[in-house]
Amino acid sequence: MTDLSKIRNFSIIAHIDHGKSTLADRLIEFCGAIEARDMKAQLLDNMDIERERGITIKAQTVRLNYNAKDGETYQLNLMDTPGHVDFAYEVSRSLAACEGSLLVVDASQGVEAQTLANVYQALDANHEIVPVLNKVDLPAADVDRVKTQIEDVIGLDASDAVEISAKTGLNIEGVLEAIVARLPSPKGDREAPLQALIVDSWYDAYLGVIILVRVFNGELKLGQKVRFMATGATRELDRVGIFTPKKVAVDRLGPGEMGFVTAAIKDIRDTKVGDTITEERRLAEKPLAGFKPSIPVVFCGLFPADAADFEHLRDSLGKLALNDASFQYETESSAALGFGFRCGFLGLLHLEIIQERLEREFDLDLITTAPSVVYKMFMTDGTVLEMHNPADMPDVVKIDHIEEPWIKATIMLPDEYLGGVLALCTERRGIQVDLTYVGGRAMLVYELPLNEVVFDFYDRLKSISRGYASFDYHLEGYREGDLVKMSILVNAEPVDALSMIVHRSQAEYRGRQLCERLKDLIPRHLFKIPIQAAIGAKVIARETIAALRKDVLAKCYGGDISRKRKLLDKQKEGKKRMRQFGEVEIPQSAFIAALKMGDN
Ligand SMILES: Nc1nc2c(ncn2[C@@H]2O[C@H](COP(=O)(O)OP(=O)(O)OP(=O)(O)O)[C@@H](O)[C@H]2O)c(=O)[nH]1
Repeated sequence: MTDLSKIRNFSIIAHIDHGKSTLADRLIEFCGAIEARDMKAQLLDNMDIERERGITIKAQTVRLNYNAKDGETYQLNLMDTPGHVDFAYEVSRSLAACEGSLLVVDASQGVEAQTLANVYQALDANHEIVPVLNKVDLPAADVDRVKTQIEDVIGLDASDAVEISAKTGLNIEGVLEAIVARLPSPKGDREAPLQALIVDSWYDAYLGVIILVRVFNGELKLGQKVRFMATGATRELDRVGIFTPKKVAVDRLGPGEMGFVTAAIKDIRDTKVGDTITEERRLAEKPLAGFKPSIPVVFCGLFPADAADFEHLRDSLGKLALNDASFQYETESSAALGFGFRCGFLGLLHLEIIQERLEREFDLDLITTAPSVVYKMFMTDGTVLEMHNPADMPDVVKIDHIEEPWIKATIMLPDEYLGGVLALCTERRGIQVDLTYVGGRAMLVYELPLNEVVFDFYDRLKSISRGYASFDYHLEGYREGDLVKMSILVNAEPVDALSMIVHRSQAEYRGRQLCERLKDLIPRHLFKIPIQAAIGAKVIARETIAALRKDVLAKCYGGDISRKRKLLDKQKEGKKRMRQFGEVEIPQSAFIAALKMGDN
């Protein structure tokens, strides 16, 4: 049994690419948890896509044993956290399981938007924070400037920041000593009734649902009958273990410790993340303060390109949902695309990752409809509806007003790009809250409607700032907006997959852009095809795809003009008929391409 004073639970927080995973690998290696030859680069990121994209999605934990310079052996529990803004929620739950954080800052880049966002979350969780300056091996590293930045921007004392290179392994021991000396040990009572926090859970084909836990009071033991306080379900624990990072069985987990349990659970929905596990025989009085459930904020339709793949898509979504409780889906049908699913995501990156996994791991060809946020419809009869799909827009005369979600965004960038970024934020209906300069960079705070961000905001921001701007946001709440449904009509038929909710001031611009794109994306037919964007019955933008001309004039080469006219008139009649009966074929790729708005 490890004495509480010899335990340290910590997370590593950082902006993307500042070296969090590399440092985690080094710590694991230094503590000898795994042999160097077993070491795959970036052990903690265990999904292929994560490794390829170099981003961390699922929170993971590792127990390390560290023989400190004071002669004692410490149990260090490292909780990995995802770095991307879409997964801020997963960061907060990882933080709730620890007492301290290592704040990794790239010494050549300095403080970025997500450094700030994560550090504020850690401070909210009452963490003790040790600043770590990474990449000091780089010629561009400027340790003093970044220390000043940490002090000025974040308000943390950086005088004893640990200077390291995770890549070369320089001063990794310095990090471990700082963890032991500067982070607090957990508190807890072994004799008290069991309270263990469910930090995460995922489905494993062999073991069923694996639950990642942090014990606060009491003990988790093999064979123990436990109760999940939120759902009231009871189970017997059939496995208790830790990650080293390999799974290793232990017979119990005491206060302050982290590890995993299994209990023959098939559905991860039965194990609510943030719930408290207690002992059936001796119930805890109350659950631990959990965390708010993650709510999907971006919705879109996913349709199989080949209708015959519908069942396969359903199975695949079911499998993905087993490991990702924040991902939601339900069936949907569209006149243009047939049967598919309406899916909810934490953000755009989450959407992209799911889409990519479906295509890659499940070999599916998909059509994605325009991403949409959740609108609140206040109806004239006093009811409030939540709308996830523009196709469900109620009759406008029954709507009193509509509210849309707003975010507060922090953008950090070198000031030469400020003009362009300010223009982008204004164009997206942004309201400037703050503009300050810190250590040679501008820090912009804006309120923005999420609707304007889900399309291509990141892409635009990146291209305007040549990749130097960093961005982070959180939801602020709902505000009333002058929002309308814009429909797209191709040959007078509404294409529901392309309809979207837009702000009235943006409708014409978006409509025109979409029509122009579709004009290039839909192949010519034998008849003329009008493409229109409309709000209700009012057309706000229009393009026409010219008809393919049969080469009728070739016949009268050199002939007189009246004969030509006659032939052309005849052809026009033929076209009319075709327009009446004909069907326009829209290539699948057009849907996706048309929706990639903005970057012309
Ligand atoms: N030169 C140098 N490069 C480093 C150092 N540490 C990490 N890197 C490199 O920086 C890049 C990003 O490192 P990661 O460890 O993947 O960063 P991360 O913060 O885990 O990124 P996410 O998982 O996406 O949040 C990789 O190419 C690393 O090889 C360092 O000390 N020096």
